[in-house]
Amino acid sequence: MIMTFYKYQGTGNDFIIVDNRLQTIDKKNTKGIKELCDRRFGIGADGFILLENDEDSDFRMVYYNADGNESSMCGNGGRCIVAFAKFLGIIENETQFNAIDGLHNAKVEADIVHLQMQDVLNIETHNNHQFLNTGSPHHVEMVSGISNFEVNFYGSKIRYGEPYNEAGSNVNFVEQIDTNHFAVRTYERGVEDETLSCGTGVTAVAIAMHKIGKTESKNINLKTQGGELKVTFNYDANGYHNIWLVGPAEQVFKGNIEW
Ligand SMILES: N[C@@H](CCC[C@H](N)C(=O)O)C(=O)O
Repeated sequence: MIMTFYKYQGTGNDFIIVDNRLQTIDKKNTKGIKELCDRRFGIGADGFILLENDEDSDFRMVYYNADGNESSMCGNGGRCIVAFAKFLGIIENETQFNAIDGLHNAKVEADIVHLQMQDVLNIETHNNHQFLNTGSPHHVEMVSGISNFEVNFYGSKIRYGEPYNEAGSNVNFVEQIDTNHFAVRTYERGVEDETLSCGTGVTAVAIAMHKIGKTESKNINLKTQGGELKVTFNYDANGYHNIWLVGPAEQVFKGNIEW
């Protein structure tokens, strides 16, 4: 079968996106999805995303990591699929769509996509790290000298170590730049590598930094290897609500591939 695909990127986190409203894609083809994401033998991407019809909202997002397995929520992928839905004419500038972690509101302003994330009510604070779920699980750890930090070495050790083990966690290393500005580098589970940016990761970092008192701001800028993102939220005794991840999403190219 010839499959038409679109390549998108959001702050350098890149995805192959396919319109699967006609249900033509074999969703159990783990090996095939992994091959498509391979940067030498395939198209190359951090993840593979299907846009499907949904009974309760404008569309459904189905997300696979580069290893070919379906995974939990992808924030940058969520921003990219909103731009794709607008490109296809499914939505105008505002939408509500379904993903594995539930309904998400989003809006588009030029090339900037605002994506509402699920509320975060539980944050584990440990001596040198925090753990929280922003749609995907995230370990957050502050480091010094982040630009020279060995993200893959330490990230993979933490991701496969106790208490995460095989199921794993994404691992974010953070350094404060200013009162409300943090540099972040992320080792992503399922890609098993550092990616240039992680949307659920920077969301976790913003909330964790507020929770441990590194910032009082509820409007936080995150510098990733692939560009700048913003996270805003409200906070009360129960936790973090009305969380928005904001940043660019761009279509890079379109192609056809035998699959
Ligand atoms: N790149 C994503 C996160 C994708 C999911 C993650 N790799 C996992 O399996 O937990 C993002 O932008 O949030």
